[in-house]
Amino acid sequence: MAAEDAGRDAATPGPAESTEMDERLKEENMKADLEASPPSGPEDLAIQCRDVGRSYGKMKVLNNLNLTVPQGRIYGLLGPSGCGKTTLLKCIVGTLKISRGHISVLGKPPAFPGHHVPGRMVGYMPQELALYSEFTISDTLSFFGRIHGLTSKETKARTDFLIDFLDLPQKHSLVRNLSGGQKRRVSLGAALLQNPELLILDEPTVGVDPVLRAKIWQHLVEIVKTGKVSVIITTHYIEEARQANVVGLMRNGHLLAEGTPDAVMKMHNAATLEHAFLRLCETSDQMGSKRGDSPEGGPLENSQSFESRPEESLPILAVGPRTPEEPPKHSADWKVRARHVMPKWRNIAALMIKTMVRMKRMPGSLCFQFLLPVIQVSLICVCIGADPKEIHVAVVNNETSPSSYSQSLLSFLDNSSVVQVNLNHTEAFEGIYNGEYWGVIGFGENFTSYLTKRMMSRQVSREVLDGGSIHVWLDLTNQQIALMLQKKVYEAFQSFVDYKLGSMSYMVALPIKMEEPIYGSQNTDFSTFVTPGAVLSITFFLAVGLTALSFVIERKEGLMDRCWVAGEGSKLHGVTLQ
Ligand SMILES: Nc1ncnc2c1ncn2[C@@H]1O[C@H](COP(=O)(O)OP(=O)(O)OP(=O)(O)O)[C@@H](O)[C@H]1O
Repeated sequence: MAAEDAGRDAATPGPAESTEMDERLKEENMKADLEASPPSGPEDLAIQCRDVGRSYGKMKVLNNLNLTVPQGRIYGLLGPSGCGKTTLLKCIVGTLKISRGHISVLGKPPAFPGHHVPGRMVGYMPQELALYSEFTISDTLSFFGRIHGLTSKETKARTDFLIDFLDLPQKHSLVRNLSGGQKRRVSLGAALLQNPELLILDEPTVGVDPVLRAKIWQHLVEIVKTGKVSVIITTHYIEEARQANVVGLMRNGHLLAEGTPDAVMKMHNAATLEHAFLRLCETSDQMGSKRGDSPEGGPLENSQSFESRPEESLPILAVGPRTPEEPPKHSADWKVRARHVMPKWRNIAALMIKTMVRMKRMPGSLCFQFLLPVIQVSLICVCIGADPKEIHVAVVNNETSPSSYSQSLLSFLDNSSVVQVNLNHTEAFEGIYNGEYWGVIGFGENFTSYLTKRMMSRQVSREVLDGGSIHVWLDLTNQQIALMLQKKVYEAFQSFVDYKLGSMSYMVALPIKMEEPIYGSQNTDFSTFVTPGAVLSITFFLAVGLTALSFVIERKEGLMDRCWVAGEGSKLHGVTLQ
């Protein structure tokens, strides 16, 4: 306790002691650098982040962040909720682009053409479960195995090992039926599957019992022993990070300290990492308040203060002031770049198999996908596909005699589809302008005599021609109805002249004969015309809709990020199937 107090006192100097404190920090940096025995050159580094910045809109989440993960070590990234750990990991695997700075992962920037990060060199376990719930454990591992290009023999061997190691239930158990902890272990298994060179684990031990947690850490310690595998792990259980080789303490989007757990604790005279972290936060707050910053402000406020003095974003402990390094230049020829953007067949196959397996496991959804178009087409046929009926048409008949030709002609109009409304000229046009009627059929007062003259005389005046004609004004905004009305008026006239003139009807009929159609029929109904278009539109929009829905769900559940990382970014991204 006394030691702790002494440490706290040492970490919280008064305003007059600021230069003294800076001096002390410098000294301690040097000491911790020695204890952390940092790697000798960039080739010994698994991850190197320099002055990294990342914002979500106006909110700055990462500020001039510097982090170094040595090759063949476990790096425990610690920090309070919302300090930007997940954002940093996403930048490292290449699912998020940084707005400033430079990141190098296994020698090259993430998503660099030809670099397998994202890809099989990296095993990524996101914070979300990111698992297909309709898959079994075996399906899940086979899916990621296919994407990583493992043979089925290799996948089987790894599946058996991981089921045993992670204490998972039978491999044919459905993911949706597993407990929360079991699901997290399957997710961890998917990250470990291909024996990656770099493991990025975002809170893998959440919801896992202490025995298995210890086993997971033991496994991580084992795999880094070869010196070929590096691990970066975030956790809320600060004390478990003592097993890490290096810890980084993060706060408000930048690293407060980086070094071995022992060095961090020793520097702050703390018995636990948690205490050390607490003191580091206090020190950082005091340094911040001396500069007039609000220590507990949101990420934006703090980030702005750090941004203004890049040297202050350097970790307090291990990494001392460094001269700015030029990021190494990497280049790739056009063939590598072209291969980088081209989708891989194995990824396409993996996605197709995934879609088929999911469909098989979701018979309800499958039925829905097939039945929905049928239901929609049926509804279209029933609701809008039938022939138009009860089309209201205004009739302006200036002939009054019941034996007039106009009355006779109107009696031939198909009353099942056309409803005749007798009106005067003004009412009829008002009605059609108001959208009450689809058309107006007008007859002059001398229609009967003028039509007779037209039929009998060789030559007639313009007035006779006009008065002996049926005048039709149509609302052509609905072409289907307008065409139907035209057809009905022609048919009515033809029936009328057949009735009046019998074999002499050819005298007034149009000299055009519509022969038997080659395809279709004379009286094609509207549903026959509408159905093919409806089927095509529904199929297209259903496919687009379901694919979009699948994208949204996969993105929300973190599956898209995980598949993106596993499938080498754009290669898989470009061909994500629904
Ligand atoms: N897609 C996003 N859009 C906007 N803001 C985001 C987004 N993702 C994260 N943030 C914000 O960025 C900040 C850092 O989030 P991040 O998930 O990186 O924190 P974290 O340290 O991983 O937290 P935890 O330990 O709780 O997972 C938070 O304030 C969060 O609200």
